Amino acid sequence: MLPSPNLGDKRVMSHASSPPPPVLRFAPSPTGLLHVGNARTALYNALFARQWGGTFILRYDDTDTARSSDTFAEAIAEDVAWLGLAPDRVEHQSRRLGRYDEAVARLKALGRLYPAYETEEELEAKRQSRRRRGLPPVYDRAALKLDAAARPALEAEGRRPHWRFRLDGRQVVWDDMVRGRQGVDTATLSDPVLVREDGSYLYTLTSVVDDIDMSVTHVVRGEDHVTNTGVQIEIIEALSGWVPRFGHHNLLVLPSGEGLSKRLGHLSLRALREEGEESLAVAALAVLTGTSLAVEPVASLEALVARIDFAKISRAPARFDPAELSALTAATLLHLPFEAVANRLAGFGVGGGEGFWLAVRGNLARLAEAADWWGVVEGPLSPVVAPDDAAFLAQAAALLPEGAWDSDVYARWIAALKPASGRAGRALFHPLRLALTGRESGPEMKTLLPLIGRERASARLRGEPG
Ligand SMILES: Nc1ncnc2c1ncn2[C@@H]1O[C@H](COP(=O)(O)OP(=O)(O)OP(=O)(O)O)[C@@H](O)[C@H]1O
Repeated sequence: MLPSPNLGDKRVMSHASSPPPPVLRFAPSPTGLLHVGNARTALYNALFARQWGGTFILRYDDTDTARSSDTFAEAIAEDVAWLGLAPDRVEHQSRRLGRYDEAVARLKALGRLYPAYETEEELEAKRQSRRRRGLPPVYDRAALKLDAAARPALEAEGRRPHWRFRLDGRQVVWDDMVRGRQGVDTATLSDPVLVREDGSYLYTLTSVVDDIDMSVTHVVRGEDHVTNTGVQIEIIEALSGWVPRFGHHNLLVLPSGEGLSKRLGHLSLRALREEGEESLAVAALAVLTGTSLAVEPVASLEALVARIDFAKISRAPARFDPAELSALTAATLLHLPFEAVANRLAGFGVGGGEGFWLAVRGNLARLAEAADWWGVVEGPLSPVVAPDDAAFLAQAAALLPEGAWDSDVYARWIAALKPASGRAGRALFHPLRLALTGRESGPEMKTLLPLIGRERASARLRGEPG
């Protein structure tokens, strides 16, 4: 059953007997290249939306102008497309400042936003003093006690206020789609700053305003946001009559256990793409690792859509192992139909159509290696002919079948060559492979031979480049 909103959007729910199509968003900050952990979040959101015929929004959390850049925003769009996700809608927070102004005015009118004047040094000194006294380092709300005369006096000193949201200080609970019932005691938290001294807005506010405006029904994100959710539910409830559902999935970490960071460029999608990993393998590993489901190759994103089930996500962080990814890339290639790779093969200058693809796909660690095998088929290559095998190979050339070179030409050839040469097993097959492909191993000869063709095969068996 579709996990429905906790309280429900009255606009949507009023006329709906079945749950409305869900609206989900992936909201990265364009401050670095997306990594596989970000991909996990993007995929869970996009594929859940697809599962339920909903909407997937790509939203750039780009209000931090000092750290955000258009270059990173473009890279994110490229990476999201590479994963095979097509957002139904794209939004930029930096273009929505008017909406945040309105929300701030509303919170001020509700008495939920108050100005505070402490500098970062003063706040740090307060935190240290509380720690020394064995108290949690939360903000003491001194600014709430300022009287009417104190604020102008502080401003006369040249201080500009930042604005804090006055938390209710209660147990905020929600039914998390991944973690079950969750509670955050906001009495243990500092009132969050929503507006900086310079008037810019913090993510805690902008994210909530957008989720309300865009009627987001399900907020799916990493468990790094659990505490944030306690705070954000309070803000959502202050601004709106309903709360979306939340789901916090476990985080992906490096094999060493170290966390991933966009800013530090860990396991970036771009680097994995440049290393030749398949996007479907990245998607499969990013979605399936750290769940109770088996990690296995898929031939399309649709196969992953069917597997999206938040209840199957584990609680512990999951290691993302690049070696496992490489193996999954090879296993994925083995499952890909020709249509899925035709354009990319053409881009590598590979011909041969479906027959060539089916012949080589089981022998590739990376798609680009198909071009090497195409070179083997097309030639010219220098055949490897051991002196002891030269006579046998000349005999083999003479026995190459006449007529159509179809799928059983190899079987017909071997059937004639085996009794004529008296050879069997490795002594029969190995010199043929070396002469025809110049390599010790590779795709089955029965699939390669028709592609190599009679003329080239004949030349190579005679030790001539072909
Ligand atoms: N290691 C991770 N595993 C899974 N999800 C993650 C991971 N890191 C971030 N996310 C999720 O990716 C989404 C986008 O996050 P965000 O843009 O803040 O990236 P970040 O990697 O946390 O950023 P930064 O390194 O810039 O602080 C969030 O929903 C966040 O929970």
